[in-house]
Amino acid sequence: MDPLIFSLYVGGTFLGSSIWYVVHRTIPERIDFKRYIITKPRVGLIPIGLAFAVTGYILSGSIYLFLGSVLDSLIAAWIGRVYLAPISSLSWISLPYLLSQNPIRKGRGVCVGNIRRVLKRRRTSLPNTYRYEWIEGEGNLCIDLAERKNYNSVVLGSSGTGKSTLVKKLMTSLGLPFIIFDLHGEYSIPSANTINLSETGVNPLSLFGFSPRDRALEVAIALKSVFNLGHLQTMDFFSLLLEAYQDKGIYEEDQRTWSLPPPTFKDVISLLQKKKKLSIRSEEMSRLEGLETYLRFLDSSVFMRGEVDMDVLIKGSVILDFSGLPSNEIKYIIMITLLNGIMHNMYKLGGSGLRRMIVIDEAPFLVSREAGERIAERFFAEGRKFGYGVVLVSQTKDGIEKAINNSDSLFIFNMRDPRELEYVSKLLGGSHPEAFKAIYEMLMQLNRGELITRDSDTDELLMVSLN
Ligand SMILES: Nc1ncnc2c1ncn2[C@@H]1O[C@H](COP(=O)(O)OP(=O)(O)OP(=O)(O)O)[C@@H](O)[C@H]1O
Repeated sequence: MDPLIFSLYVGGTFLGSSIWYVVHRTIPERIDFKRYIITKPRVGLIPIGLAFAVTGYILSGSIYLFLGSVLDSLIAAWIGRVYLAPISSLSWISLPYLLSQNPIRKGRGVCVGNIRRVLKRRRTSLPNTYRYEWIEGEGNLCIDLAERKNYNSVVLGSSGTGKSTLVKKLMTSLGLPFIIFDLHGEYSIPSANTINLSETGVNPLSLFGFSPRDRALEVAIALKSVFNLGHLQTMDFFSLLLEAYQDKGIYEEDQRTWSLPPPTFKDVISLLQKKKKLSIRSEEMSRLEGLETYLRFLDSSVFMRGEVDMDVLIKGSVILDFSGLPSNEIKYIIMITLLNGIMHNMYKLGGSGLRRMIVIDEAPFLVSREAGERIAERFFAEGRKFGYGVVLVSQTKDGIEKAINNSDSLFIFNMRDPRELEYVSKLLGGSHPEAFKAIYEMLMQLNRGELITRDSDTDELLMVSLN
């Protein structure tokens, strides 16, 4: 190689790197070539860059400078910013600068917001020290749930920060049927069918295709969760429910009987009263009376007002409005019942590929108690196999830490509680104190409709504003 050209190359690269360092006071940690693979080039920019390259060649007559300019033009096209195209005339001098730029993302899947900032790790001039800074970002945040390791997501943020807005955007754009468990009646999506659960009942003792033993156990655990029962009372409920199924001719061993009409809580109370009449020991009597108190509490007319049409629930897009139900205990039992019905259908239909979304708003209400935790864990663990994606929405991490660790997508809105801020900053920033600080500060500054999430392609943290 011509020594003059070689020194131009070395000098140019040095000059370009120095300009970068003077501007940013840090050194880019590495050139991430993966981002060029995941980014679509803006082909229209190539001729503009090449025009500058040719002009440079005509003026300098150097093929090496020309090659540097061609390389610059291609990189500028991949970065996708028009104002970078003329820079290619600087050939090798501008190469380090161009390599340090963030390409505009290709955006696969459903685009829900604009990328405002990207968290970058930079090496400082001191050995083994890094600085984290939020640099300007460009492009759309697009989510391709189908491509992810699992289809589970968690949306966290204080009240009124934009969580349900994101969920609505996702649900309406994914083009998949969805079920939203809406505790406060906040969701309204024109394309979805809203079921007001205070008008349409559900029988918690429906089998949904499960065996009477499985259902009796699930319901007993739900009652345990709701009323904080001890083991003994839970087992008593289990036996009583099993007996109530048998009273209706539904037997564990005979699967044909599983489709018979199930008992209701009223039937269980009648059974209990019969048992009370037969009981001779006062200890047994007081145990049965204890159970009766709970059953009477649950013997709400809500459970009697017909049945949610499982077909509608399974096939279409549905918002389940829990806001009109009289107590949290009844809400909880209906929630568990419907989730069991959905789960049964999931097992029955099988299948693969993302085909249905379930959104649980105010997720700690469900998962902070045993019955809800069990069913949420099953959906989280097995959902992908059956094409079900679960979105948990919460104002707090409390009670859903396990789900956060097991979900592939996290969307974090502004959080006010320092404890929450600390948890999330540690979760996203790892052990590096500088990363922790950068994330903590950004989380506090987020406005309504702004969130932080991890780019599934580059693993970078992005600050995004919903569009
Ligand atoms: N990007 C945005 N720009 C402007 N306003 C927004 C944006 N995103 C959401 N909002 C508005 O902020 C308000 C609260 O949003 P949203 O209901 O989504 O919050 P939330 O986190 O779900 O609240 P909560 O926890 O109380 O249910 C709504 O009125 C919504 O229209």
